[in-house]
Amino acid sequence: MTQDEMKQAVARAAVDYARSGIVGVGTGSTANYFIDALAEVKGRIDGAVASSEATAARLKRHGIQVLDLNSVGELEIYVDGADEITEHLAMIKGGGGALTREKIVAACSKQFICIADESKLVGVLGTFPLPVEVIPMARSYVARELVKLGGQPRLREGYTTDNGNLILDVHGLSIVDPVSLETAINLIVGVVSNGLFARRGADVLLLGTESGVKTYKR
Ligand SMILES: O=C(CO)[C@H](O)[C@H](O)COP(=O)(O)O
Repeated sequence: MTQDEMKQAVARAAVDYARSGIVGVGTGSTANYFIDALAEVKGRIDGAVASSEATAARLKRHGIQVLDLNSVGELEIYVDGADEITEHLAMIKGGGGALTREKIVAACSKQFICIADESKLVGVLGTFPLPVEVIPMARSYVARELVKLGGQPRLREGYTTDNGNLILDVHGLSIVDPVSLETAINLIVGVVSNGLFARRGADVLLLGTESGVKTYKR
């Protein structure tokens, strides 16, 4: 089975969790497969909240109504991919740059359903560079502070987030205590958010493997 086939399999499995109401939808290639699968059952949901402009555009192309997060209450589920995830369901996200909106929609959802192919499952987070969204004028200061935390930040060249900010991708971190690091990075002035989803990790992981979809629960 190819990586794309595994992504499609977990995307289809996640649709079973979207039974009614408004669905929070993530960003990336796996989330895109979820949107395509969700479109087939769009009659049973009331719409979606998108974690990026790209996701909103894809939902709309499929005729799924996109709602403003401020006009809806708590969502039942949020479905999104990950760049790395542990068996404890802590994640690195933000490879697609949408980490802040992803974190906001996830925070507003009762259940975070992570969909990923097996290449994303790791023992320790940090091989994938950790994305940090930064207010532009704080870029150099935040980079210096991230070096003090043991990382090597690199500016994502030519990239601006949907919120008009920059991304520093932090290399060289071996993240043994993701909750503490997530908190420490958030405390740096000028950081909007970082791609560690540890304080609020996933509740369910649907992992695509050669032998089918495996389910992990918190
Ligand atoms: O966090 C993300 C975007 O900001 C994505 O969920 C993450 O990058 C995984 O992407 P893909 O499903 O394409 O592998």
